[in-house]
Amino acid sequence: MYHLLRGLHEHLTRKDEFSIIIIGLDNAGKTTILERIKTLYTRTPGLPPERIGPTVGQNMGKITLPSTILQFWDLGGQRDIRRIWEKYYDECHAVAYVIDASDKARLDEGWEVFDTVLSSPQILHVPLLLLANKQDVPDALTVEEIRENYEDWWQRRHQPGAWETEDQPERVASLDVMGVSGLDGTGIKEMVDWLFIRVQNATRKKDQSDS
Ligand SMILES: Nc1nc2c(ncn2[C@@H]2O[C@H](COP(=O)(O)OP(=O)(O)OP(=O)(O)O)[C@@H](O)[C@H]2O)c(=O)[nH]1
Ligand SMILES: [Mg+2]
Repeated sequence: MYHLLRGLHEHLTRKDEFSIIIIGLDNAGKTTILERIKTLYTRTPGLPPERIGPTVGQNMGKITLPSTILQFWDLGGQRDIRRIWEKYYDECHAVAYVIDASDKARLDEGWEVFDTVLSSPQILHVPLLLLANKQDVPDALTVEEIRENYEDWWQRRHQPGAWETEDQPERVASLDVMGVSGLDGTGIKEMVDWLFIRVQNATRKKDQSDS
């Protein structure tokens, strides 16, 4: 009887765990976003922005939501560190790609790297969210402007029909873009909600196709 009840209790309180990677160029604001998530969702506040330095390697933060644990992996964005990203692709359930919407000089570089991420086969069917960070900066590009800028870049960069995978055009057209500020917290809850819903939907779809 005890075992039965314990089994039932474990079943009812079981939490699914999902891993989400946060990637993007150096200085995009990934760690600031992660620390803001920690402050909003855990009892231990995240580091204040002035104590955050460039990430050499990775940072991890775990938050508990109803029946779900989200594990965020913030990966360093400096050029030489980017090659570690793909080691996380096989195990991740969602990808958040961060763009510094206030740094117009580095947008093209950000899209180059984003393009490589989009064409990685391991994450082709993984939920992907584009975050236009630093929305607190007065002349930062809005979500709409970021989307247009990416589409312009795409036209300039690619010949018509030169998609690297069949799913790529659909993926770009249906790309979700969200405006956030790791600094003042704007949009961070919406970001977490989006990821929470999308990882669960993706699991359900997978369960259905497995059965
Ligand atoms: N104004 C503003 N500044 C921000 C925001 N997010 C981050 N920053 C600043 O941008 C700089 C880089 O932030 P980080 O969070 O260290 O950037 P990162 O993407 O983790 O960089 P790497 O670890 O090198 O890949 C810091 O000076 C932050 O204070 C934001 O939302 N608004
Ligand atoms: Mg960092």
